Amino acid sequence: MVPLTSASVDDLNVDVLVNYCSQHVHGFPQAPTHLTISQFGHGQSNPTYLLEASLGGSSVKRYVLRKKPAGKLLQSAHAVEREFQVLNALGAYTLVPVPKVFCLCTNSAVIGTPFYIMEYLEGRIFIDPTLPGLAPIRKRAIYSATAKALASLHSADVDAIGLGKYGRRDNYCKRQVDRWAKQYLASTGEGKSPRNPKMLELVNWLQQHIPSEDSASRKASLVHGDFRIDNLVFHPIEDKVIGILDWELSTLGNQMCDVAYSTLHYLVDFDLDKVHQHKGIEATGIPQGIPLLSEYLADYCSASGKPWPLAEWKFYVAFSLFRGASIHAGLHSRWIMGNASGGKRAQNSGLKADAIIEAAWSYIERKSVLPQHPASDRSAQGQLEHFNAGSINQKTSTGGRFVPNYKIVELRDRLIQFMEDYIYPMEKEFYKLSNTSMRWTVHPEEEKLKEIAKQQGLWNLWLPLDSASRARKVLFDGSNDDKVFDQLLGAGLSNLEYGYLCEIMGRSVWAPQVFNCGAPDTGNMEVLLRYGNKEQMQEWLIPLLEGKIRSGFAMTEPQVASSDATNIECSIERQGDSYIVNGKKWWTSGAMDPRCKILIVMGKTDFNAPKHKQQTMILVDIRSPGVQVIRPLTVLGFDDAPHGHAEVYFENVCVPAKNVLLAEGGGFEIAQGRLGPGRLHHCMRLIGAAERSVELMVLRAHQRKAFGKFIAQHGSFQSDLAKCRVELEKTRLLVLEAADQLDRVGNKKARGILAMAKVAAPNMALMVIDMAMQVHGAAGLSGDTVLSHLYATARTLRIADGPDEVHLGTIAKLELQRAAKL
Ligand SMILES: Cc1cc2nc3c(=O)[nH]c(=O)nc-3n(C[C@H](O)[C@H](O)[C@H](O)COP(=O)(O)OP(=O)(O)OC[C@H]3O[C@@H](n4cnc5c(N)ncnc54)[C@H](O)[C@@H]3O)c2cc1C
Repeated sequence: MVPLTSASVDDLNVDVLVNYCSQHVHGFPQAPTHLTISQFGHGQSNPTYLLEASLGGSSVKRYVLRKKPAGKLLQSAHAVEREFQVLNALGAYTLVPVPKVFCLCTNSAVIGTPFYIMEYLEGRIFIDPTLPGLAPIRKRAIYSATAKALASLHSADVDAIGLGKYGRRDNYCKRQVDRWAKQYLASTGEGKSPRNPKMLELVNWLQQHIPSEDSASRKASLVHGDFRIDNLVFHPIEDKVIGILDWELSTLGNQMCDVAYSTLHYLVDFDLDKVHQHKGIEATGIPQGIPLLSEYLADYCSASGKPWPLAEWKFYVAFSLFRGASIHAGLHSRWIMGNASGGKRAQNSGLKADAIIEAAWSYIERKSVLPQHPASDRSAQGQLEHFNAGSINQKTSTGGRFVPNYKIVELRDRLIQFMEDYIYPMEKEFYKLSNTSMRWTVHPEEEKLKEIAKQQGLWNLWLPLDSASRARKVLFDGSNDDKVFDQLLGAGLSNLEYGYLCEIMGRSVWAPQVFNCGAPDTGNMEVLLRYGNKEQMQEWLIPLLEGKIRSGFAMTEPQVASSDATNIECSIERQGDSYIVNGKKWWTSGAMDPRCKILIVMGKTDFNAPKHKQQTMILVDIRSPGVQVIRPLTVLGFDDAPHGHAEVYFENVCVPAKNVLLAEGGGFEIAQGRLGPGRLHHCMRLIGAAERSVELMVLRAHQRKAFGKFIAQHGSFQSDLAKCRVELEKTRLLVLEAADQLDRVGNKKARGILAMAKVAAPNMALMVIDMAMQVHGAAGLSGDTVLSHLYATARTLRIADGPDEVHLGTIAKLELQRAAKL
């Protein structure tokens, strides 16, 4: 008799089993001295055992036995015969990673139920999908390998490998919805798990939204049915899948259900031990290294060659959640009736079922669930290359000089999603209000969007790390652990890092302020961060960082050429504890906004001091007596309500002396500090505006026919489009280079490249937007597209923040200086 050293096995006759294995399992020891049998603990509905047969000494052979549970079973459930069939076919004829199967025993006399024996895979199984303990690079690789493994099993040609009749192919979702709905009804109600009416509504919604492709049997193929990371065995060292396990629910059908099911942990936490935590990693925070759901999906689509499931994805996720809820309700009922296989933890599955139903509805109610297209530059491969290049904080990699790091890619994806969910759908509404008599009021939705942006961590992203640490130092002597304040201080990004994000915001004129990243507020906050004292920060910076108030910057004057700030005539005269401000300003952007509370005014405190020491900046409360907002100005007809560009007069405005920034005569110094990053932000946004224009241009060219063919087919269009792309890419590189230099060598040394970017970006954007308008014909000049507004904004930037000529002058001066040194 073979000694059995460990087993939780009720009905295994070990000697019979050993005898059977010796005959049917290739390589099984003929006369083992010991057999250790231990049951795997993690979630098998078909009991699964590790068999360790020793031959004496240290030699041990390992196998896995999987059997039906004992007792009376539902007819279609626990079909180990089907598991064996699919594993056998995949193992023999495909490269899909599955454990090798040795034998199927349908004779219940051997160990009491049918069973099969397969290879034991030496490797890693990750129970927790957040992959604790792994480095970000490894996490990324594990998810990438998961997507590839799923794609590989989906590519199996079932007809060629003998699985053509493994299940019905058509109407998979329809049948599954009916099946799990019946199951839910059967397992809920009086004396069972409570029935949730929202589940019945969910069934209804699903029945009405079954994708049309579901009825096409030719598209159906192998479906795993329970594809999750914890059903995969990974190589002990390498990040690749060596075995896909647990095929109990496999059949033929609609494969997108597998894909959606494998992403559910992004939305729901299924862990029955976490009684009050139901939120998935999208809400609780995606650990560094783990891709966004859309990235994982993009990896899958790219590996499987499947189209991006933009239109149907919501259904597949909702369906998978519904199925999960039904399974959990069943588990709960079995617990109530005293026969749950999950033990005591199953008592929590009723709560989980309700949480999953909630999650399904909130997913259904999302405006959009995927980006329009899978971004190929966000693919796992690209990111892995980047990780492999070294530290994930490095800005460059072998993939190219300007490749955003993972943190930025993740933030950028969130921003893109936000733009698609909230900004583009609201643009028309914002324009509508700005064309009514209520134009100088704020659209209530804008404030709501600001709150959402804050919650999503997309707030004050412009704020550079060094400025944030100065604020902490000044306000809290560097010892702050105020979490709320910390959340206001952005994401600790460099100018270069912000560049990738600011570009996305520039795609809509309405976007920047929603993220508290709009001009002139960012420049004004930067002034307060760099030059403000504690009191000034507390009074003005904090509400600005919170987005509760807005601000203006009043330098330009109608009567003098303000591109040369030494011309400024506004006087700031000291009288006791106050200053008296007198002057006329115009183009004070933001001053029309009802939320605007503070103006940074540039004027002269000493008309006799050296040329660049005469100017001072002072904080003026816009509500001070003597401040008169005269009128809004328009840019090519756009007044940018409710933000506006105002003409503002200051007549004997009395301002407390403590409102001076830095010191008397410090105005020029501050202006230089303020303008570097701010100018670059404009450039970054212009890249985004140009990108959007190209998109619109291409869309239009594909929709409209002239002289017998689509505009896109005309050679002149193609040539113009190509020129736009060339200019766009050149300019983006220049802007990124300028941002990088600003980070590395500072404002002063980077002034040449900053000037180049400031000249190049608006001119490029104007050329591209102009081309997009041309392709749209008359519509391009109308208010029916965003192009005319983007154009007006881009045109502004050949003048605002310094006209082209001034920047060209700077570039030429530096060039001549360089030449002189040669
Ligand atoms: C939409 C918009 C928003 C603005 N927002 C603000 C704001 O919030 N706060 C604020 O203070 N200002 C703002 N401005 C004003 C802007 O900064 C000024 O218009 C700009 O500095 C130029 O000053 P100016 O208009 O007085 O032009 P001028 O100084 O009169 O210059 C006119 C032209 O002279 C030529 N020129 C100037 N210098 C040179 C040179 N060195 N070499 C050769 N030619 C030269 C250029 O062609 C230039 O365009 C805004 C402007 C616009 C259009």
